[in-house]
Amino acid sequence: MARIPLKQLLVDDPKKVLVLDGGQGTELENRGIKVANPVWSTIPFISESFWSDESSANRKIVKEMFNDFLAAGAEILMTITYQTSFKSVSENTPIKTLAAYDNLLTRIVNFSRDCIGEEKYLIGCIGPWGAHVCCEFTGDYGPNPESIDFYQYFKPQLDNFNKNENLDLLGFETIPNIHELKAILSWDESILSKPFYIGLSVHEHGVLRDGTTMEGVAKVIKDLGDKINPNFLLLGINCVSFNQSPGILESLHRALPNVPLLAYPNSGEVYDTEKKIWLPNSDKLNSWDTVVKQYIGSGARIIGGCCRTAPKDILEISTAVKKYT
Ligand code: MET
Ligand SMILES: [Zn+2]
Repeated sequence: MARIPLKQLLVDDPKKVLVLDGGQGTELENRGIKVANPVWSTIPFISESFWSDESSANRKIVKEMFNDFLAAGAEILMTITYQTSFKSVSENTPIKTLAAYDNLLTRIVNFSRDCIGEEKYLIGCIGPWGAHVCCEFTGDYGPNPESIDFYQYFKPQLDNFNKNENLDLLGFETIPNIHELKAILSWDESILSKPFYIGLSVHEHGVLRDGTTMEGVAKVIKDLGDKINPNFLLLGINCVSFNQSPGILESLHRALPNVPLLAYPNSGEVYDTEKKIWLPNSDKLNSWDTVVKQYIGSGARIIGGCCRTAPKDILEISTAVKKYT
């Protein structure tokens, strides 16, 4: 394998900060793919023509998106599998069996590896339980979140991703609820046998979407002590407010000074839920340059963008990463 294992890279090269890619779902939308459906950005991969027809328009769009993120300086990129849980796929597409689902995931991962080449790192992207019921930005997991069987929900995706050598890291993204965080962190190496990270969905006031403070998040990790899965590599925040994100990451760093962090906020635009459009953020307080500088000061080892960030954002991020490392 051309790549140094990520776990080793983080230890051997303590100053290294990896540039992540940007918001793939929204970027596919920018490029003309209609993603408004229950499996969101998974949609291009569901049609058989994506796989059988090398000249399919969607296939070209996905390839070009990866190329543009690479050209902008991304060193670690994600599979487009945020809303690709077995539950979401089997309830909303013609793919109904575990075998067909397994085939879908393997095809997506291997295609993504082909797009990015052997030198770059590939993350198997896993959206939260809340993504299939659209509550990753409220954290409202109903009256009994402690009784949700998170393991059952994630298992088919994990079983596939654990086995695929093309993936370097698994990424649980936009986790808004403390019970889900606890569940993921309770799984040992037999369930999570690859390095993984957890990206938290954090309110702009600096608490997890369900109201848990960053100290409360830190306590879960501290309480696990050395019982924690050794594959747990990084904790961080994603799809959070651009303006508030440096302060939020700093509070996570204060609570967990020895945990490597990652940050990939959204673009700073604001989603108007009534008009269903993104509005420019007129009080954009920061530039990527200042945000990245602060992230690095707070222990970030992977930095990129989430929803509505495009290759031009990744270029600004990679320029700033070079400047500050
Ligand atoms: N990695 C995902 C994407 O951009 C993150 C979505 S956050 C709602 O496709
Ligand atoms: Zn996002």
